[in-house]
Amino acid sequence: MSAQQIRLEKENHARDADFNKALHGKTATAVGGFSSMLSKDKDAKKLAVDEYFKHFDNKSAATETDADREARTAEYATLTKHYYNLATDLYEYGWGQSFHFCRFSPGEPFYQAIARHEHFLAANIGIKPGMKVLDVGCGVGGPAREIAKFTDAHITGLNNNDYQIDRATHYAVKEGLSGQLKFVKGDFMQMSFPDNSFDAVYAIEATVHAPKLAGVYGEIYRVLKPGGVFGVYEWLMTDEYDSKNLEHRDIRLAIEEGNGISNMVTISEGLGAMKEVGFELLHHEDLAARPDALPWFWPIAGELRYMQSYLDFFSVVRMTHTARGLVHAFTGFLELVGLAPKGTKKTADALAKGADGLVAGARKGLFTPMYLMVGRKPAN
Ligand SMILES: CC(C)=CCC[C@@H](C)[C@H]1CC[C@H]2C3=C(CC[C@]12C)[C@@]1(C)CC[C@H](O)C[C@@H]1CC3
Repeated sequence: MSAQQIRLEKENHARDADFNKALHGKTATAVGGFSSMLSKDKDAKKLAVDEYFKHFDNKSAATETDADREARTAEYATLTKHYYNLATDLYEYGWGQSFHFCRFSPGEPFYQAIARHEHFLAANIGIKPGMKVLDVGCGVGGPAREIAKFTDAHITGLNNNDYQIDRATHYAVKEGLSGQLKFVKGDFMQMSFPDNSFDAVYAIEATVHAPKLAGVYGEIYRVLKPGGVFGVYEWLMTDEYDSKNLEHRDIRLAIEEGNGISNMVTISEGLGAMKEVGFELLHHEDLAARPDALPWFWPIAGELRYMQSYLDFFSVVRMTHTARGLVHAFTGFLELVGLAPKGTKKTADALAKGADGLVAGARKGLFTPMYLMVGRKPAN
């Protein structure tokens, strides 16, 4: 399938806005996190849960067919939209407002390391004051706010989830950054921006949600000005991944299910997609392969040996298997007594399974969440 042959999902912004209002109500401007999670509309939440998990329930790597994978990729936008309808509050509660991993230096505070990863990408693509920059798949705008402050550029965040757009807009107003930031709803496979409209484009662990990387990279190429640079931290299976190996496929499927991904591909395919759409590759590197003292996945591994200070105790403990069992039981109890909408436990379980897949993939050298690719659109 070439970039031109990708089937796009038909967009319906009015329908999405109505659903967003029904599911999230006024929680978009609330403090967020755990309490927001409990105040969703129960029927709308059930619909989101059913729509998301229909692609994964009763499926396994051993029995998965090409048709299952094609059904997922055909509904890539709905799948990712509902994943984030379910996971956004948990992410904010358990991780913060920058939905990505990063490298860590010994003793470095968590949020400092997250910001450093964002600055590193901004520096690699040469973002300068006043530039018009696009953030593809901007989440709730954590990276866009940090990069706007770091570079003085104007950033447009593109996102297909209305709740995340609302939260990103809310935070930008709160931080007095509305003049520098704008958030636009849309599918990154069919962007509404005219050709040649941005000086630079970046994507942080977001384009993995595409059904085909050449599709989203092709759109990025189109909206980038000639001579402009695109930088991405991509989630990819390494070239050690063997699709004939059941354990490898198990790991990939666990990552996909736990993270709203329809079809994750390998490093070679990622590089191929950049070249296919016309980018001149300036740099590419697996940052996870650098000899860091601490692995990128330590906050989700649940191992006390990775604690940097006593302040990390609760973050580490909550990812242990015992704590996950408690979360499972607690969310189940909240659902039973009607304090949490149905699907809260299922979502927490899927995230935990996804986290296990990420750690297993990393330990076996099969997966990276930070494959850095920097490409230039040739000047005319
Ligand atoms: C989905 C993509 C492409 C990117 C998101 C990367 C990370 C921000 C997430 C991947 C796994 C997530 C988990 C959590 C937060 C966000 C992630 C690290 C939790 C720690 C949130 C709190 C839950 O109780 C456990 C979650 C485990 C997975």
